Amino acid sequence: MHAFNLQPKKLSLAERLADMAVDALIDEADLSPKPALVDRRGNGAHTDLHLGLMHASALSLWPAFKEMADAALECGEIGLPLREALGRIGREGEAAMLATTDGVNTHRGAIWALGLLVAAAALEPESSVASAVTLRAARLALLNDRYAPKPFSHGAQVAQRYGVRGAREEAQLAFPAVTGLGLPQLKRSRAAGAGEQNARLDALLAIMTTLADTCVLYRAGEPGLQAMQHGARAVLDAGGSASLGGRRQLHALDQQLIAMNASPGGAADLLAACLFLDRIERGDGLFPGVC
Ligand SMILES: CC(C)(COP(=O)(O)OP(=O)(O)OC[C@H]1O[C@@H](n2cnc3c(N)ncnc32)[C@H](O[C@H]2O[C@H](COP(=O)(O)OP(=O)(O)OP(=O)(O)O)[C@@H](O)[C@H]2O)[C@@H]1O)[C@@H](O)C(=O)NCCC(=O)NCCS
Ligand SMILES: Nc1ncnc2[nH]cnc12
Repeated sequence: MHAFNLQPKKLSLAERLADMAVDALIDEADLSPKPALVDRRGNGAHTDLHLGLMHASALSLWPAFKEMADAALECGEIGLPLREALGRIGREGEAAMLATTDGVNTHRGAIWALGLLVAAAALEPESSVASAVTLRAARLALLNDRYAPKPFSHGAQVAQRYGVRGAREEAQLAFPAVTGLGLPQLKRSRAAGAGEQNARLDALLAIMTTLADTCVLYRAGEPGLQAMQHGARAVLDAGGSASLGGRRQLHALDQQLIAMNASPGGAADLLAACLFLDRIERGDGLFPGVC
């Protein structure tokens, strides 16, 4: 007889997916040096955020992600019942996040993106190629949740003012910034020999080259968005974050965005989505040990 049971606990699929979503959020937060975002070095352009808060926020979302995956498994198909269950769980997740952070918005966009992707992955775990998962997520995002409050959010305000796509449309289009830019760049940089942290930084920068990040637009208008997109392009054109030239450009971009108060929080969320999809696609633990 043993004092402790040393057998690893068998995790359900929903628990594995929730683990992977939280891991992706923590990996995103820890990745350094990210331009004007919270990372291991500091708070970037933020006065109300820090790394500990990002970690606490990520961990507070585990029950919501698990519940979203369970809802997908229970419903078994894309339709209004699942969409509305996800909306309810997402709003509860936001409430848990705000209770943890004392009212600071750390991961609103990430709950939306990762919530849809977790549910989409749970619906068909054997179909885990990123393009298939994002397409299922898009079909969910296109359904109209009758209980969603009418948005007067920062994102809705700037999307209307500047005529850009926000977080909702990014999901409805099957996450083009992730599948068309972030993930391919992640793979290219790895293949070119960049270390994992630099490959992830390059993926973030690739997302930043074209994203209409509504956080940046709200905080710094069109000049902020242009600085973000052009600066990210300049880092990649100089050889990416693994090169000396790229690092110099990255440092300049960090300084410039901080001076403009232009935090690319939407791009950070989409990097987390990219890391989640990368893990799913590589089959990192979606099936082993699942009961
Ligand atoms: C559909 C929703 C995502 C709501 O979207 P909407 O655009 O109406 O609302 P926002 O409140 O602005 O939230 C969108 C967040 O998405 C991120 N984001 C921004 N641009 C994009 C983009 N182009 N593509 C994808 N994602 C994008 C961004 O989130 C990050 O930034 C936040 C921090 O920003 P910060 O400036 O510090 O904070 P603010 O609160 O804006 O201002 P201050 O603090 O300065 O005062 C941080 O959250 C990051 O995550 C945008 O903030 C969706 O939320 C929704 O409908 N939810 C309802 C529930 C639901 O249906 N859930 C479904 C579950 S799957
Ligand atoms: N690392 C980060 N810094 C600031 N805002 C964020 N939103 C999501 N991740 C973020």
